[in-house]
Amino acid sequence: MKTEKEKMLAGEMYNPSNPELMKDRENARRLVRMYNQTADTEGDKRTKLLKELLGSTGEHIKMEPNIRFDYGCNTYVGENFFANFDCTILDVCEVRFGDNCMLGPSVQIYTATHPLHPAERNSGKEYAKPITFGDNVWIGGGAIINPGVVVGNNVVIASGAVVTKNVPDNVVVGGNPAKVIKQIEV
Ligand SMILES: CC(=O)SCCNC(=O)CCNC(=O)[C@H](O)C(C)(C)COP(=O)(O)OP(=O)(O)OC[C@H]1O[C@@H](n2cnc3c(N)ncnc32)[C@H](O)[C@@H]1OP(=O)(O)O
Repeated sequence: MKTEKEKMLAGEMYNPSNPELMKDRENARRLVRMYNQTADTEGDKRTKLLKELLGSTGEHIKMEPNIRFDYGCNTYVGENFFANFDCTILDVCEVRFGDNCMLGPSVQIYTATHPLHPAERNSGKEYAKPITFGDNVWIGGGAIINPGVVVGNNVVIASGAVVTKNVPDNVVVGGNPAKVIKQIEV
C-alpha cells in the first residue's frame, strides 16, 4: 500500500495531516525561516541553506529573500538559477527547472490544488500536479503558474501572467489566462 507521501508525489488524493508530511513541512519552514533571516553579506550561507532545502541545484543559485516553499525537497533547479524577491513555490508535487532560468519578483508556482466539489474538498484530502520548466525560461514579476503546466525551452512569461496551459518552446506568453504574444527566433 502507498504511503501518503507516495500518493502525494504521484498526484493522487492524499491526507496532508499525515505525520511524515507534517514533519517534512516543519523542516522546510525551519530552513526557510533561517534563509529569510540571513544578511546580504552571507552569500555562502544562503547557498548552503538552499542546497539543504531543495531537491537538487546547480553550482550557481541565487534567491532573494523572502522565499516560501511547502517542502523544498520537491523542487529541482538546474544551473544558473535566479529568483527575485518573494518567490513562492508550493511544491507538493515536483517542480523542475532546466538551466538558466530566471524569476522576477513575486512569482508564484502552485502544484497544489483541491477538489472542486465542496463535500470532497471539506474532507481535508487534497492533491497536486507537477510543474516543469525547460532551459532558458524567464518568468516576469507577479506571474502565477498553475498546477500541471509544462513550459518549454526559451520561453518568456510576461509579468502578471496566469499560466493555465502548457507553453511550447520559443514563445512569449502573457495575460490571464496566458496566451502566446510573440514567437522568439532562436
Ligand atoms: C529576473 C527579474 O528580476 S526580471 C525583473 C522584473 N521584470 C519584469 O517582470 C518585466 C517582464 N517583462 C514583460 O512582461 C514584457 O512585457 C515582455 C518581456 C513580456 C514583453 O516585452 P516586449 O517584447 O518588449 O513586448 P512589447 O512591449 O512589444 O509587447 C508586445 C505585446 O504584448 C503585450 N504585453 C506586454 N507585456 C505584457 C504583459 N505583461 N501582459 C500582457 N500583455 C503584455 C503588449 O501590450 C503588446 O500587445 P499588442 O501587440 O497588442 O500591442
